[in-house]
Amino acid sequence: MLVGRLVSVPLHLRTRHLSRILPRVLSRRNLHSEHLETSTAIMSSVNKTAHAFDKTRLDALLNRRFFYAPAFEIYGGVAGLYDYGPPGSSLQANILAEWRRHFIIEEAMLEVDTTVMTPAPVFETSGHVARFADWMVKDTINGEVLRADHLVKNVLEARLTGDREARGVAAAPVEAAPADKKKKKQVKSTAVKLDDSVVAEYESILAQLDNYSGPELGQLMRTHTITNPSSGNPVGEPQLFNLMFASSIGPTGQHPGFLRPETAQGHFLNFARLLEFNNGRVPFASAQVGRSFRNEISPRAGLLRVREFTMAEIEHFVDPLDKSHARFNEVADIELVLLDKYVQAAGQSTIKRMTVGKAVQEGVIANETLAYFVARIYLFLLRIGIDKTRLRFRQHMANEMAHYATDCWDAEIQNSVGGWTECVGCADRAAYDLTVHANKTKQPLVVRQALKEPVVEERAVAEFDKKALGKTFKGDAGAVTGAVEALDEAGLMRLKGELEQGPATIIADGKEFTLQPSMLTIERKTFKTNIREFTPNVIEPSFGIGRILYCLLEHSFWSREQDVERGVLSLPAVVAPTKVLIVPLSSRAEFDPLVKEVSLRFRKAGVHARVDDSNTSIGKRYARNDELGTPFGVTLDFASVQNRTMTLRERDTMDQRIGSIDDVIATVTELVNGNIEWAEACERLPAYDGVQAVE
Ligand SMILES: Nc1ncnc2c1ncn2[C@@H]1O[C@H](COP(=O)(O)OP(=O)(O)OP(=O)(O)O)[C@@H](O)[C@H]1O
Repeated sequence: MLVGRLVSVPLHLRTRHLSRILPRVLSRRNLHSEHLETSTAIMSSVNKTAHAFDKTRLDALLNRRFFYAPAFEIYGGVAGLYDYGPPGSSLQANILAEWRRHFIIEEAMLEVDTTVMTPAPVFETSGHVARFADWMVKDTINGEVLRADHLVKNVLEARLTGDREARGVAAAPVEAAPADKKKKKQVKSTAVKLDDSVVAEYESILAQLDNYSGPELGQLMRTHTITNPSSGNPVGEPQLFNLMFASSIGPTGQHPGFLRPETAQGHFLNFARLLEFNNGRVPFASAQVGRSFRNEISPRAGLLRVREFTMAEIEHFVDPLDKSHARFNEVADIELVLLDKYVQAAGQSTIKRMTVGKAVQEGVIANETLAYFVARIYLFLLRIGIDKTRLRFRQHMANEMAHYATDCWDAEIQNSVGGWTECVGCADRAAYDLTVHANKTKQPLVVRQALKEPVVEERAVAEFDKKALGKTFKGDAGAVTGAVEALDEAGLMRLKGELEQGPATIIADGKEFTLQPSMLTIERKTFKTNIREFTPNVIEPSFGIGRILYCLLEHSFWSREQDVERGVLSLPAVVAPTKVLIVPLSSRAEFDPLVKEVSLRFRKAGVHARVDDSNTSIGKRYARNDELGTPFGVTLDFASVQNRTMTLRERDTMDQRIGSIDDVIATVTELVNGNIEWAEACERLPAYDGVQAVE
């Protein structure tokens, strides 16, 4: 779809709250106090919403504070591989902790931890060996490799930008990450006006880009004269490239394996054990956090497209005849921004705002369970700090979706690198995965449910003359009977009809076999059963943690001042790497016991606190921690030593309060645990005016 180019400024910066506290703060005297930041600084924080998002500044901050950096940098780096430093690792760990709380604990899911290295037959059965691939094209002269759909997207978007420039319509620029700038071959736009019909055609192509096959992408490139932007050379025909990293297990080289490209198969292969663990009942969900690997063709989008990343995946197993959800009413009134398949098919990107309840009622989202998870994903993303106005759910179009899936929605988060980017996929995968693994391994991956009333049913069954089959097919006899038994009712009746006419053929293990009428009989028989046996359907929410983390950093970033570099990451306390900064005003020995005590008490309360006892000014220490997203700071000064009082500073507003050490620790603990908001903290603790009362 047409990628949104609007660069917005964080809207969740508590400006509402700021306007309430500002007059009070500014009316105070004693603003010259050493550890009260200046009124100008406070004023500038009000102006923060006026500053446009500056990606270069954000990247400099992330690099300076070592949130993450290219892996193997001193060896020249490898595209698509990144290492996380201390704040990045903590931020990721906190996002995952909240994910575990929000999903695994609250939904009573069963957590698993399955292996990354996977034997090849698993991915042959799942379809990944044949189909987990992207289309790539090669520059016919210099051999450079490009991902075909990305090439079309970049070139057409650049032409549309050029058209807007020629028409004098401003579009906000989207900048590349500095780390990627030297590698990234940005497609330059030239101000050339296009015909209205061409603009409409480009927009329509972009709106359904995920929908094109390789040959169709090749045709698009020829029709629209798309060449390699960096060289101007023509590109060849799109070729499929499998994204899995191949390996081999053991020293013989005879057991091929792959690094998994998603964690899902590990859940499916353990289904029988998980079902037993859950007392044989569905619905239930398994959940897993782990690394996945994809050999992306040209990863040039920072954390958004990497070759090794952390995923958090849920497989919710549900009765195919009952996809209602027990907690649906809790989310039914949540309003979501939806971009459905009909709108996209029409080449538009008009959004719908709709409650989750209405979306199910009107058939926009296929069923309650899928919609429930879409809503829970939404709540999770808001809770960790994703900007609500830059989050939407896009439905997959029919061709984009795996053939077995019934419905699929992506949580897309807008950012300056990739526009609207899929960060979470949520699909109803029907019974595909369990069925293919059960067929391959002959292990029953089914639910057996006791029925209150026995059910009488008539169905076709095949009975074989095993001796005759063995004589004719020898070692293949098992595969032949298996292939017949795998036929559904209609297939069996068709085979019966064919055998009544003479010999019939059947495909087993990719080979064709001729069945003689004497080898088997197919009859309809009556069965009475007290057990219902079925393969559950799977609803799969699949989260890419790196993409979410990067978007969160963008949505949280702003600058307090234009000229001086004073970046702030307004990360919510729940995910902030450090929750409280402890700032002793002096390095004198008499401060030590108090600093130790406060630090220990925070840590005992489960609040991640760090002491900054460096020699720099208090302003600099706070500025450094604003960049790290630390939401609260407590200052210990001479009055603290005498009176056991402490000041508390809030990062976004720089508002300062004062209270006894006990009260401040208790208040911060509640703030960090999300039990109270800053406004409540302000009711508990009086504003600090720069003079500590000495009793
Ligand atoms: N190369 C990657 N780098 C970082 N995250 C990724 C990558 N590929 C997938 N993800 C994350 O894993 C999630 C689930 O994977 P899924 O297979 O649905 O992605 P996908 O449809 O292949 O993504 P895309 O079309 O962008 O390549 C995605 O929503 C995304 O957050």
